[in-house]
Amino acid sequence: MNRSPSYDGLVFTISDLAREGSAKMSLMARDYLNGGSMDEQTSGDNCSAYARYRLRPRVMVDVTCIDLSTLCLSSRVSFPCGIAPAAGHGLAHPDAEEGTGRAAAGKEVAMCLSTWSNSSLEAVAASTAGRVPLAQQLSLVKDEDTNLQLIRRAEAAGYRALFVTVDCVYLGKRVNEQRNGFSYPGHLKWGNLPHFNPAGSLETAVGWMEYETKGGWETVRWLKGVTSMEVWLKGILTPEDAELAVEAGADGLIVSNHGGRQLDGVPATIDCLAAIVDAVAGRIPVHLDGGIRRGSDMFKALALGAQHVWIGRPAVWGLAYKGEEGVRLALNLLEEEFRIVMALMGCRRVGEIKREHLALMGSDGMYRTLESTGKAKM
Ligand SMILES: Cc1cc2nc3c(=O)[nH]c(=O)nc-3n(C[C@H](O)[C@H](O)[C@H](O)COP(=O)(O)O)c2cc1C
Ligand SMILES: CC(C)CC(=O)C(=O)O
Repeated sequence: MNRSPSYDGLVFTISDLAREGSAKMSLMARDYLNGGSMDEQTSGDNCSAYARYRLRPRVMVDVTCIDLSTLCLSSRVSFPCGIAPAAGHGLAHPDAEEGTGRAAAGKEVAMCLSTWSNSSLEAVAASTAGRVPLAQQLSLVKDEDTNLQLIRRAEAAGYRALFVTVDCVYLGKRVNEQRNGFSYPGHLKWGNLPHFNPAGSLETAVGWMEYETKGGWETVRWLKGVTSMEVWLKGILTPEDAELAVEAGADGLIVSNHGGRQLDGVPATIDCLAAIVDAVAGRIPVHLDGGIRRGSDMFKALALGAQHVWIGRPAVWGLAYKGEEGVRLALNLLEEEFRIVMALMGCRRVGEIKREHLALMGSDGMYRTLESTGKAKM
């Protein structure tokens, strides 16, 4: 049976939410939150790539009972879509990440908080009242004490995992931000880094960041040694790096290109996924973010082997549109669409979604199952 979200007459899809949420933001905030880097090839492809994969439904299956729930960070969540870390929710709404946290708790989905959030990690943990698994995104900054303090605070507040971002050693060239002279409004704070002042360009923030790239994969081993939280890597795009991440002891991977905001020209995340899943071969969980705008996009990512997906911009659009209620609307829309796709695909549980449920368009315009294109072995 379909369970419809309470439509408000204006927003029926995430694309409607993008339009309505964006209309509520200043040009500077909108361009920052919505934009990608350089020519925005990757941020556009992240979304359009899903259409290259088509669905192969199985019929005559009894789908009267469908269970969308799954595990994320060892906890049961209502459906396999969580909220990705995005800096500066305060640009979208005064409730900032606490509004997002309340919506995540209400919907029983996982949330990952950005290092560069406006609400503090403690306030976000309180907003979810321990009802959902939380991860803390970690941007390693120059100062080791700052990193350690953030890790200790996240542990104390009950966060389960660190999502260490590995694709942001330099800030991608974001032309909109340069054109608009983007800077954080003075009234917003970095909730997790109270001694840093957010006012100023993003380059200033990244200047503090200056990742410990010289540590390379040893950084993962170091983090594993200093925290009891799981250590996940966010921003893996190749099977080679996936293999190194497993060898270094990572507890999980997020196939991500930072929403196309970092290196423009990398493939859509959905196109990178199968090869990484095959390389990891079940040793650790693989998740995906980037361009998820429909329940069918979620289904396709799960069919290619992701166990769970994350949304960045759709949550921010929801927050800009109506605060907590808007984020809940974003999640309701995706949940409703995912349920319909599951039913029409003949899947009763998330575990029944398989690669055989997809076909890929070849250069001759014909659709073939993934095995016959070799895509699964990319
Ligand atoms: C406004 C904005 C800020 C972001 N800030 C961060 C961040 O602080 N740390 C991080 O690891 N990723 C950050 N991301 C990337 C997201 O975590 C995620 O990878 C991306 O948004 C997924 O793509 P989607 O927006 O198409 O869902 C940000 C994304 C956006 C849109
Ligand atoms: C402060 C920034 C580095 C946050 C970020 O990751 C982004 O804007 O994509």
